[in-house]
Amino acid sequence: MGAAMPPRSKSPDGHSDQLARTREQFLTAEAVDTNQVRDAILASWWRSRRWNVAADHIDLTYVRDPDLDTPLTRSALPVLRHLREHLDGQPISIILTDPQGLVLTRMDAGRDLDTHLERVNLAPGFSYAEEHVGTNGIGTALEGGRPMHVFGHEHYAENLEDLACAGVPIHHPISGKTVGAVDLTCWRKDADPLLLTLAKTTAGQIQQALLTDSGIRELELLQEYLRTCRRTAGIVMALNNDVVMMNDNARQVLDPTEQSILLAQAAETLASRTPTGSVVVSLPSGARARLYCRPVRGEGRLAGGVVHVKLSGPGAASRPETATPIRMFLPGLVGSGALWLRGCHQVRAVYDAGEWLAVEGEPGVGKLAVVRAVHQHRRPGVHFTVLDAATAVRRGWLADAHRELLDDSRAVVITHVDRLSSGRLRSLSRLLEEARALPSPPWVAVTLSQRHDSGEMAGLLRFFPSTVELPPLRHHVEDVHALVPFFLSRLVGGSNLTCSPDAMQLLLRSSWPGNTEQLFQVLRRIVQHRRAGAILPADLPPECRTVSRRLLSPLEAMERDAIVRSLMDWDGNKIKAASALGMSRATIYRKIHEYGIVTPTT
Ligand SMILES: Nc1ncnc2c1ncn2[C@@H]1O[C@H](COP(=O)(O)OP(=O)(O)OP(=O)(O)O)[C@@H](O)[C@H]1O
Repeated sequence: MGAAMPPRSKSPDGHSDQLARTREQFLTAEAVDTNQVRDAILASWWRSRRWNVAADHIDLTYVRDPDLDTPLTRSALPVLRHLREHLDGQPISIILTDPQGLVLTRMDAGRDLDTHLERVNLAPGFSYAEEHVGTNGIGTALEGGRPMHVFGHEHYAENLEDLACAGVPIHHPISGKTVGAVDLTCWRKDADPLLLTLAKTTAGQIQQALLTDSGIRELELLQEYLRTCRRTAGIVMALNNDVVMMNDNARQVLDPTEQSILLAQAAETLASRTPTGSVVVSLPSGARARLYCRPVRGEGRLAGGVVHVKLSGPGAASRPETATPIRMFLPGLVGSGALWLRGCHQVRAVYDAGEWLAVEGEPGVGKLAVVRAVHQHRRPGVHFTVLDAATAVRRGWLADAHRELLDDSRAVVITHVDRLSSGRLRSLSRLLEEARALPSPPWVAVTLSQRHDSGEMAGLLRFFPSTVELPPLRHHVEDVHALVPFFLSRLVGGSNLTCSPDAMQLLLRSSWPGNTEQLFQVLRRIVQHRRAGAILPADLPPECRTVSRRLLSPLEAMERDAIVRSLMDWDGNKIKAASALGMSRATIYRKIHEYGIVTPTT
């Protein structure tokens, strides 16, 4: 890398004395000259302070052994190894993290830099999330959802002041979700703006590799589907989370309601622990359908399933007692709670009417999932694009939105519109105005978690005649029964992993402030250490042992986790757990109550 950048007024190079003084003033709660520090960094300092991050030392707890057998690592590692070769021994560390900032891998960058990075725990198994380390290239990029370089004294923790890092979030090319981050770290003296460009290019290459890998799995599904169509004259369908295929027979023989019932049942069966064999479903017409579901694997993982259906007449005498109740009607979604189904029906009705739609609900409730499922169900062959407004600060976002809304796509979902600045909201409204006036306008939906009352937001929502509200998971918590096997299948494919009744009880009693996404993330963490057999209560993370309805601050969450761990270590004995934590008996009782902790013996 080339020479350090010359200092400017809002110093981006992080080594000016002025910036060091500004940082110190901030840490001692003195007034800060905002001209001396970039806005994004100042905002991150404020967040770091709210997280109560220590500025004078870094002492992270080891989180866990990173799982290097994930779609992200499989796609990213070859790209990173290639970059390593390309850098030809330069002291630049290449780091890959998961979406929470947990370092998955760090490639050698020379002894001095490696030793320093070990000292500051920038190593596999430690989390560089902003909430743990404060302002840094990884955590701050993930927090802001956009590329970020952090130089020298811009770091919140002083042990990082000799470093410069450029972090870029990696988004999944199909779902748009953040799946991790790539970070390039070097000595501050070697810092160069090109570091960020290089990190962005690398993230782009990883996204491309992810796309190719997902494409291979979908190809396996298509080939198996075509093979089954050739072998059978009957009804054949194939599906996974993103794709639904149906042969002519299915379209002609089944009406749309029956198609959706069978697809829903097929998705549920494939998600269950016994996806092979047959299942019988009673259709509203009185006919019975026997589904033969076969999972399809691609690249060693579940790519979806192919289903062959046989119908029998309504008069058939022996209606099997094992007929499975129908619990969902949209492909790729499970759940039968009344509030949840009502939301799904409403989304489908608005979609069928061709009206543009706003979907509102707490983070992680499944807003995007429902819109995607309805679209795939109704117009499976039609292109579906997701634009994440949380990344709208990046350059080129509006150009992408322009292209998708006005040139390319037939169905566009813009997620997290509540995160748009007033200016971006106005620009988007202008684009929607244009899109709506097209001779054949796209179908557009937006999702939001919090409606703020700004004029700009009202201006945007004018384009969406209906808003459907999806319920938080705690309001249809019974659906955890169906979600757990569904997610486990998504996570571990064909291996035989179930949830024990005791663990299920705890999952049902949790309050899930992060909703369905939180449940998914909890299971994702569990399958990293348990891939077969039954999930037991002891496998569940502390957050599942609380029935508190309140969102805890990070500090409170840490305290809660420590108490749960201690209680587990002492078999639920509160007195021993309290003494191990140096807490009084009264305090532990109060905290157990306050945090709604479900003790291991209950
Ligand atoms: N009923 C369901 N059945 C199966 N999967 C679901 C269901 N609801 C949500 N999911 C899954 O849960 C995760 C979160 O859903 P999604 O991303 O749609 O939530 P969201 O409300 O759009 O979140 P956010 O606003 O935070 O982006 C996804 O992996 C999604 O596939």
